[in-house]
Amino acid sequence: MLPLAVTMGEPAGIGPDIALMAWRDRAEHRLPPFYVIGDPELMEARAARLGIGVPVVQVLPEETVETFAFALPVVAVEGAAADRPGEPSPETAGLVIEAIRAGVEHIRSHRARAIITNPIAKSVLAAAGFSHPGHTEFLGELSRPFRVGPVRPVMLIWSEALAVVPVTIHIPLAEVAERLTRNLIVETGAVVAHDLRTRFGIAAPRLAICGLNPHAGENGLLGREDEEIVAPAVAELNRIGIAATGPHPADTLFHPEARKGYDVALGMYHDQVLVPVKTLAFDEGVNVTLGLPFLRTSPDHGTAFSLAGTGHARPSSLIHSILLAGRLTGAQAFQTTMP
Ligand SMILES: NC(=O)C1=CN([C@@H]2O[C@H](COP(=O)(O)OP(=O)(O)OC[C@H]3O[C@@H](n4cnc5c(N)ncnc54)[C@H](O)[C@@H]3O)[C@@H](O)[C@H]2O)C=CC1
Ligand SMILES: NCC(=O)COP(=O)(O)O
Repeated sequence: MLPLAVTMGEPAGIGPDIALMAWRDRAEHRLPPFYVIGDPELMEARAARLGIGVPVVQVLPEETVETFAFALPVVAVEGAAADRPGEPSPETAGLVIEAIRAGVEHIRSHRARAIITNPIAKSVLAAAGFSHPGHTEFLGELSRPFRVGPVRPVMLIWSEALAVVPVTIHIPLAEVAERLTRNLIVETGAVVAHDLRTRFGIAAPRLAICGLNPHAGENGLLGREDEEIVAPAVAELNRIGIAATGPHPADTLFHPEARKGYDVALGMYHDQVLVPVKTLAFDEGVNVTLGLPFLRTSPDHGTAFSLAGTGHARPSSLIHSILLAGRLTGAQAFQTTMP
């Protein structure tokens, strides 16, 4: 049985805490076997700080499944981090990045079935010279060794209540209008429709496309992008056989009645769609990167520095990320007689 690879994430954040808690709660949630990639000493120190009785064992990737029964398996990568919750440092950037790289390599070499990433602090990595604004973009680059041709990584935040995709992702709001194009919307919509069919088993996915402007532009009175960019993109998506509607005014797309009309809402910028999904499903939301030759999931939240090492972080979104990665890759729940 191939395990799931979970990266440790930002060492000063809650990633180590929630990974330990997820292992502690593995039987209750029937989690498939997983292991952490990161610094075993940091994981051990955080477990001791939290006092939650989670044994940590450093292992090789081949030894993770058998270890999962009695301890949290941790595969080491180059680099180390002191246990300083809430005090991030660019000095640990190499370790954080290496863990992501190793997780993808473990999938490529058939040692892991999918990668689940714990949160990184984007500005801390940027201060160390990391050129990607987030995992989503970095994972696109890490897809190259899979030799699958061009990759367009797309961010999906998935929950039972609502699934959303931001068409532009990690860019300043001031740049959204100039970087929004008909092709970007069409290519994103095509990746979404393809992966909802192939990964999520939704035979004919229904896409609702938000307008960019208030009232979707109000016939040009409140901005021209909806008529000139979004509406032609919706027409093109329909022409290529994808059930897309819009541009919809975003302010009325997320109430319960409206949500029955689509499988996923595409927003034109990050907060347009992440605000509603995190409001409705903060503890259940899972970030899934579509368009990759492998599966990546992640909690929908960030590093929550003020909670790191306190025991107050909730592992719920990580647990949903592990369960969804397992479900989408056909993993079996771990069979255990342990409490
Ligand atoms: N996938 C990733 O790597 C992500 C990374 N981030 C990074 O996280 C850092 C902090 O971002 P923020 O905007 O402050 O968002 P955040 O999600 O870390 O925190 C927002 C609020 O939610 C609370 N919170 C978050 N996760 C929680 C949990 N598991 N249990 C209980 N409460 C929780 C925090 O205490 C805070 O009040 C930034 O550097 C950002 O780049 C943010 C989102 C995703
Ligand atoms: N707000 C979600 C987010 O920024 C996650 O980014 P990524 O690291 O998954 O690309």
